[in-house]
Amino acid sequence: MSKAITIAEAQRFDAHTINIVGIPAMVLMERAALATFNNILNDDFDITRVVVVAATGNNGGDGIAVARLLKIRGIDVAIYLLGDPAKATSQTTQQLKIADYYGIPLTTDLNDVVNATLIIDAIFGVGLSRDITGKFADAINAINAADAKTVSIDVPSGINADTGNVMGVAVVADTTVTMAYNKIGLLTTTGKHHSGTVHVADIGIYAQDRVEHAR
Ligand SMILES: NC(=O)C1=CN([C@@H]2O[C@H](COP(=O)(O)OP(=O)(O)OC[C@H]3O[C@@H](n4cnc5c(N)ncnc54)[C@H](O)[C@@H]3O)[C@@H](O)[C@H]2O)[C@H](O)CC1
Ligand SMILES: [K+]
Repeated sequence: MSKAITIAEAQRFDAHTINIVGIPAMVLMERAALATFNNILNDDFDITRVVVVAATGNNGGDGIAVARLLKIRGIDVAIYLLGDPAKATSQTTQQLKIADYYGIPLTTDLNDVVNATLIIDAIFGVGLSRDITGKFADAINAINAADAKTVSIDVPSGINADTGNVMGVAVVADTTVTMAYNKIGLLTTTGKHHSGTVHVADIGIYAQDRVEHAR
């Protein structure tokens, strides 16, 4: 079985890759998006109408970048944005700007989520820190009520990636594309139920430096 890591490890390995190795955070986000995009295209999903449900953390940024990759392929895609864009992380702010350049529509209508043929869940990843309420909970309930298949990015939103517990409400995904390593919470009974098929994507973040291989 492949290695699984905690939230703290995921955050530490990310920070090491960015700050010590020197790979820019935006490059990692683009690799996370490309990995998710390739998994979507290689699977058997109906991509007639795709909706990316994104919040303003970096998990949302991954999803907004996936929306752009789909749009460039001519796929009908919209973004349902949760949270205050003025508070988005710098990478997610940049992804929103790029999405705007490509004319990707933003929707505030949950019916668009319910009527999608494929939903990309980019609400929360390893940054989830409290129970989900309000509009975030409404969006997750709409995702779970939709007939569409759902692909979660990194972690099914609402699942605590350490414990596998549902933080109020959580997406039940068909597929989860998780970055760098699996997360320990996705191996619990509840975590497995919510993640569906898990694909681990190599985005250039490693637990140990691979300098010895590079010499
Ligand atoms: N860091 C990297 O280089 C990479 C990260 N990747 C992806 O980014 C996420 C982790 O991003 P982060 O910004 O740390 O956290 P989240 O996007 O998961 O969410 C944080 C955001 O949400 C707020 N929040 C937390 N809980 C709640 C709640 N219950 N209700 C409302 N809001 C909540 C919190 O305050 C923050 O503002 C990781 O999972 C990857 O998907 C890339 O993969 C590339 C590398
Ligand atoms: K997610």
